[in-house]
Amino acid sequence: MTAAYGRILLKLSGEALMGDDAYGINPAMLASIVAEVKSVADLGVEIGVVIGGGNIFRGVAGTATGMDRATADYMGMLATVMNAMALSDAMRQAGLNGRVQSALNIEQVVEPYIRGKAIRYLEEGKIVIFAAGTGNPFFTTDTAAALRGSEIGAEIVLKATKVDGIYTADPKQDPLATRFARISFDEAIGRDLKVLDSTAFALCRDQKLPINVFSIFKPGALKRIVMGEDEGTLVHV
Ligand SMILES: Nc1ncnc2c1ncn2[C@@H]1O[C@H](COP(=O)(O)OP(=O)(O)O)[C@@H](O)[C@H]1O
Ligand SMILES: O=c1ccn([C@@H]2O[C@H](COP(=O)(O)OP(=O)(O)O)[C@@H](O)[C@H]2O)c(=O)[nH]1
Repeated sequence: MTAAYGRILLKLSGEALMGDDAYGINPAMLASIVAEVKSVADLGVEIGVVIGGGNIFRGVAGTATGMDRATADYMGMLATVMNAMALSDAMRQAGLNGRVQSALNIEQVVEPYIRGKAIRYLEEGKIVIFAAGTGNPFFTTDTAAALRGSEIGAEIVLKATKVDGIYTADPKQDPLATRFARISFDEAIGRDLKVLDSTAFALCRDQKLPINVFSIFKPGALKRIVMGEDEGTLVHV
């Protein structure tokens, strides 16, 4: 079995880590995500991961209480560092070699993001977890996934989320929404489909970096995409 991609960037939503809990990190969910990642790592695919923070803190939620947006966003970025550390530890327990690199310097805790070093780790078969998003407020971890994916020369960005693809409308709001198997960047941006933010879409489009949106709750979905099978929604140039 050979994989369709040699190097991928996996975006894991923070909320995926909650499982059925109301917030935080659910250990069983974390272990099942790591098992999915391992099934792909075992194929020899090089994996970069960008992890979200929405299970702990979301910048926009902070501003609802009157907090300054940039301050709230920095808190959101710190939340992603906690998730990254939990993920890397769960990888260690599963026998995988994970390395966390943070876009914000917290040297006593995790390594800083250094592109060349990240690429070296990938070549060595280590899984690099990119924490703290882009390091800038007013961005999201989806945009961080597009950015890091471009920087490391990933062949595809895989967005693992709560829905099993991109729909004509938010399927959580509209039960009649139908799923696209494939959609072009121009159409996804033109229809203002909210599953990814527009900055992330635009960056991937400019870099000709395809995106596949799939459900993190569907066992085997990640591996199927990596094997080149039809799963979720492929956003193409
Ligand atoms: N057109 C659409 N197709 C699919 N999902 C959509 C769409 N519009 C909005 N969504 C919503 O987007 C959510 C995923 O985006 P987001 O909340 O940013 O996830 P994540 O936390 O995984 O980054 C889905 O749970 C879904 O409810
Ligand atoms: O480059 C970034 C990435 C993230 N964030 C902040 O971190 C929070 C958590 O990230 P995100 O919402 O993307 O996580 P997810 O939806 O994947 O759980 C965001 O709400 C932002 O407040 C940010 O300011 N800049």
